[in-house]
Amino acid sequence: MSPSRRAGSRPPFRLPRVAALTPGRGGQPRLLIDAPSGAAEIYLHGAHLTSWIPRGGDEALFTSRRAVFDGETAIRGGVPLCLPWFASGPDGERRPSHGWARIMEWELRCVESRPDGAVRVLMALEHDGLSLLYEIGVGQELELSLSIGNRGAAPRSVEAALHTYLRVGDVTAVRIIGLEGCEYADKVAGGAVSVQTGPLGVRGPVDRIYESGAPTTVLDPALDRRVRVSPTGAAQTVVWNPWSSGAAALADMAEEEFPTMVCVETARLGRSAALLEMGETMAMGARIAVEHL
Ligand SMILES: O=P(O)(O)OC[C@H]1O[C@H](O)[C@H](O)[C@@H](O)[C@@H]1O
Repeated sequence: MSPSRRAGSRPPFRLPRVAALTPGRGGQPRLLIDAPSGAAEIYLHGAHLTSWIPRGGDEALFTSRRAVFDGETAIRGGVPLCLPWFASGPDGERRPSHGWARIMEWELRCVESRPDGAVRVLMALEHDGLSLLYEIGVGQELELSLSIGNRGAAPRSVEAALHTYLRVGDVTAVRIIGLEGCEYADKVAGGAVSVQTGPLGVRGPVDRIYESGAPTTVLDPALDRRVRVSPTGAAQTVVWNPWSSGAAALADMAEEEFPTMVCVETARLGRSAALLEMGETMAMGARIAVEHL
C-alpha cells in the first residue's frame, strides 16, 4: 500500500455520522454516505462516485458488475472524471485514455452535513501542474462541481468530462431530449458531423459528441422515470452506449449490461477546451435530478 493511500484513507478531520470511510470492493478506500436526503458511494481512486440513491428512490447510476477495483484500473460505471484530456486528447496521442484523474487517488478534504439533509464532499488532487477540486453534493439531487486551476509555469489547454453513467431500465426505449437541432460528431461514423433531428433514441452503438452544454432529459419509461442532467460551464454533451458489440470488447463490462445504461457526459473538449493562463481556474459541473414520469 502506498504512503499516499494510507494518508488518503484517514482524513485529518471528523466525519459526520452519516458518512463512513471503509474498505470497499477490492479493499479500496471508499466513502459511504447515508444521509436524510440521499445515499452514495465514492471511491478515493479517481474520486469516483459509483452509486447515488436519492432518498425514496432507486439507484440512479450504472456500475458494471465486472468493474475492476484494483486501485489502478478506471472503474467501469458511476462517474469517471476525464481530465485533463478526453479519449486520446486533441492531438490523438495522449495516454492514458481519458487522462490521469480517474486513475489516481484523490485526497478527501471535507465531508459535511448540510441543513437540507444533503452531504457535501470535497476532494482534491494536485498533479502535473494542475490543482483539482471536486465537490459532490449528495442529496435528493446530485451536484457535481469541478474546479481546475493551472499552477504550472505556462498557459495550458485542459479538456474535461463528467462521464456520467446513468442506469436505465431499457435503453432501446429511452428518449434523450434537449439535443434537437445540435450539431454532433458521430464517432461510430468515423467522426462525421450531423445535426440531431428529434429526440435521440438508442438502436445500436452510440458515441456522439454534441455541441451543446444545455440541459438534457433522459426519458426512461421502463423505470417510469426521467433523469435531468443540467450542466454548468460545459460546451459539449457526449452520449455513449457501446451496444452488445462494444460491450463484448470491454473486459470490465458484461455484454448483456448495455441495455441498462447510457452515458450522458458533461464536457469541454477539442476547440472548446479551457485555455488556462498561469494561476487561472475554470469551473464545470452538472446537477442531476430523477423524477417520476
Ligand atoms: O472505455 P473508456 O476508456 O472508459 O471509454 C468509454 C467511452 O468514453 C466516452 O464515452 C467516449 O466517447 C467513448 O468513445 C468511449 O468508448
